[in-house]
Amino acid sequence: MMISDTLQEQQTVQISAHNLLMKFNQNTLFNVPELTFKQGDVIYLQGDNGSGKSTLMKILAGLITPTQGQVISQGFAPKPWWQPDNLFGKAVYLHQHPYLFEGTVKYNLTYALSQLKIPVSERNDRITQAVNMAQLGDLLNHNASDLSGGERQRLAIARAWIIQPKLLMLDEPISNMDKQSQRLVLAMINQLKQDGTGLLLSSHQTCGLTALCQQHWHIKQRTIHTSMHVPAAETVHQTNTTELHYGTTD
Ligand SMILES: Nc1ncnc2c1ncn2[C@@H]1O[C@H](COP(=O)(O)OP(=O)(O)OP(=O)(O)O)[C@@H](O)[C@H]1O
Repeated sequence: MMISDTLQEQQTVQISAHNLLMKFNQNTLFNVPELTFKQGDVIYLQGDNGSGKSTLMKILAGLITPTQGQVISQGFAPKPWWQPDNLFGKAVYLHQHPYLFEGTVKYNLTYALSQLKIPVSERNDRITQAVNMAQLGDLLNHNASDLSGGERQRLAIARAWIIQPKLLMLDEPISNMDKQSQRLVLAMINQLKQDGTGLLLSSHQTCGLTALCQQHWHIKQRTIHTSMHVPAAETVHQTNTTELHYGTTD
């Protein structure tokens, strides 16, 4: 497998895969000729448990190498000469049980932004907005390791929103969450969509996420079927997208 990057600034960024084959121990997980994930896409990635959703996201994030095929990034700014310019870090992958830094919720939010060169006032505005959106205000001084699963996920998505990745992959972002946390996370995802972030959202079943998506990738029969038609949510509590916008989470 060869990973190469075509680096030209000011383009729409994208990650594309060609002739992708993924096997574990001789078992083919999926085999797909072409896939493209680009800025502005909002893709619902569906598949049964064990079909390979997380594996596909990790491949597109440069975290694992496929058995065969090429994964190519385009449009990203060139890295300085001393940093390896590979796929890693271009499309951000957020695990269902996200990694958080040791320290407080506030530290997790501010550390992400301290790595970016933006004015302090803008930095503070962004943190305030993220805290409000994720309703983390009462938890700012709590240790991140003490948070519940839903709170951790809210913090991880708020942190991702702060650093504004161009491509973001969220693995089962609302599973095992109560309705209030689901509503907050869906509102944050909707905000990322409004900001033009490319989103790849996995779920093994249709749910409130479906209402946000414009494309459908379905892993079945060891391939990935792509379509512009997104299946309607199965649940009776189908989420109305107008309720998802930041600020309407009561
Ligand atoms: N490193 C690995 N070595 C061997 N098998 C693996 C490895 N990683 C994943 N698998 C297997 O590949 C299959 C797909 O796993 P993956 O986590 O990508 O599925 P998924 O669609 O995300 O599942 P779920 O909906 O349950 O989260 C599973 O059968 C898993 O056991």
